[in-house]
Amino acid sequence: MDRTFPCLHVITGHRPEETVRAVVAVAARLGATDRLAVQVRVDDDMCDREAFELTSRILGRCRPQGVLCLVNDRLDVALAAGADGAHVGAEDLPVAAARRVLGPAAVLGATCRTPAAARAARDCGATYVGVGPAYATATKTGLPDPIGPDGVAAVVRAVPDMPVVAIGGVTVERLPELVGCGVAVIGALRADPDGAAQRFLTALSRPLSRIA
Ligand SMILES: Cc1ncc(COP(=O)(O)OP(=O)(O)O)c(N)n1
Ligand SMILES: Cc1ncsc1CCOP(=O)(O)O
Ligand SMILES: [Mg+2]
Repeated sequence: MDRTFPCLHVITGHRPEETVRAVVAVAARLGATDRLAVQVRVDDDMCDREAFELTSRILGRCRPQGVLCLVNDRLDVALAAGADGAHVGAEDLPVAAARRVLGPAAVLGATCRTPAAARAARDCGATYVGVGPAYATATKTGLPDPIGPDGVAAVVRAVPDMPVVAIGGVTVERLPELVGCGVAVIGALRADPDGAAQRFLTALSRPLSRIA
């Protein structure tokens, strides 16, 4: 990948299209589109057609502005819509298999909690790792205990050549504790996507590769 890796990953949740429209517009206004990635997290009850059409519309907002667009879990949808890549976790295709499906050029994220898991994901072809939950979160149930900023830092140290993205309960106020990594957020944008995106992008004012 020959672009600087984004440090703010906005994952879709509540009102996905309104949120994406707002955050892409904010990033464009701030001249920060290279700092933003959008990850489409399709609801489990959405059928394939709906997932494809939602992803295609979101990609249509991202691509003209040069905002990276990834799809959570659904490699088929990512490929069909022509997204930039996908993110996989423990219940999804293994990283090496996902890399085979997506091909060598796609961006591939993998969820990890430990330094060893991050090194393994890197060795299997992941582009970046999503690490967490960093803090407690109400957005997803059944998660293990939060690893905290120290747990995130341990992963950052383990894979110095790879972007790390902290996820789970991340807020603008917590950014100073999360050193050397980008962040992925769902809930922090829910109430005020425009204002929150502005605060995150301003705080994360350098691309990830230059923070790390
Ligand atoms: C950047 C980033 N990190 C972690 C996750 C979580 O993915 P996963 O563990 O597969 O859980 P679900 O989101 O699929 O419920 C992510 N999506 N993005
Ligand atoms: C999908 C996922 N995986 C680990 S934490 C999380 C949810 C993150 O959402 P929020 O930013 O609202 O805590
Ligand atoms: Mg998943």
